Amino acid sequence: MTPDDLRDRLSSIDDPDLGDDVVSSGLVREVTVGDGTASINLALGAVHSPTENALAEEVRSVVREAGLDPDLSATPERKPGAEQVLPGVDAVVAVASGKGGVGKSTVASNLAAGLADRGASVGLFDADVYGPNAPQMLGVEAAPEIEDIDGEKRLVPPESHGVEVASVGSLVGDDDPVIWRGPMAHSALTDLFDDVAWTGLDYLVVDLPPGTGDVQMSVLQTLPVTGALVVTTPQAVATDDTRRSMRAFGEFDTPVLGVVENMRTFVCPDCESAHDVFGAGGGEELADETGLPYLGALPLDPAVREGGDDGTPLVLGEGETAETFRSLAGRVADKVGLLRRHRRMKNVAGSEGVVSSATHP
Ligand SMILES: Nc1ncnc2c1ncn2[C@@H]1O[C@H](COP(=O)(O)OP(=O)(O)OP(=O)(O)O)[C@@H](O)[C@H]1O
Repeated sequence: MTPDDLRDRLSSIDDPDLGDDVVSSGLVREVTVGDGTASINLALGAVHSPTENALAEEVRSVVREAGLDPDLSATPERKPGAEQVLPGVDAVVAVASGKGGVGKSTVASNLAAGLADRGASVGLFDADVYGPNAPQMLGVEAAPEIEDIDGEKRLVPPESHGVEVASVGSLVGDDDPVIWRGPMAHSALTDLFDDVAWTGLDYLVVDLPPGTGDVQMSVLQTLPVTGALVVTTPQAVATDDTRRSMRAFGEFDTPVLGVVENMRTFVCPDCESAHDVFGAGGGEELADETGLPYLGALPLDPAVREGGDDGTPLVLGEGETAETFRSLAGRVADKVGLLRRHRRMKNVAGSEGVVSSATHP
């Protein structure tokens, strides 16, 4: 069995999202065969993405059918220059909203804990200068330790539920709101990003402040944001603001991974009847209208608020709502992976002069 024979066999596997097989789309990078083992490097984009795990499993079974032992490795197609800005951080997911109070920090903390629960190394940076409460939602009370690392003073973030957590709140205190304006905000945030010593992360979740102010712009300018997750509640006042804030992502070429509709349905615990307190479907319509993926609806459930107040995100708990948060974490990982596989496909097509037919994830 030569590497080319194996590539032929692997081309029977279709990427479920890109509309092409894994060889033509460039997902299969190097293939070497020796001593009964096939070593294959794949351009998989996201650790613990259910779709990519399934793809890797298909590759393994084709290799086994060919009478070889599979040895897979993965190198994602990253944004150019990303490694220089945040070394050791693989993907940055910014959680945004057009309006305050729609549950952005709740989604960010559950997403971070949910990804960690899937086995990923995860950090959460709370950049919400107006209400840095994501650490509390993750049960973090300790401030970061200052340690001397390679001759530099660095901030070592505390960990909770498997998530390393750093926050503008604990780092600068709440006594100087002026720095969060204009160029000051930019330099303060840039310094903070440089100072935090993450231990090597698969995902860094960034909780942005609501709206489109200086801090959001700085994050998009400074960090290699892989994609943004947009949280909205269903009613028109929220979706209108969300639509406006999405334009900002376009200006910084930041892909939007998808729209999440929070606080959609409340199921009465006494009579089990369902109520759409803030309306229904606004997030779905917004996604339809903008052509972005709709990542689903999260119910209005007191257990979500209790989890946030107790510092144990509901995603780690039991029940239907917890399951919805868990599958959201999987879908976000899937979107990160798809974005990178798509980038790989475009690069492969570009270098070979082939026109790609893939769509935005
Ligand atoms: N699906 C939900 N069901 C019940 N309560 C929720 C839900 N989502 C969020 N909450 C609660 O609503 C409140 C506001 O949520 P959160 O702080 O996450 O919003 P935010 O959009 O981050 O607000 P901010 O404007 O401070 O950035 C919190 O008390 C939270 O526990």
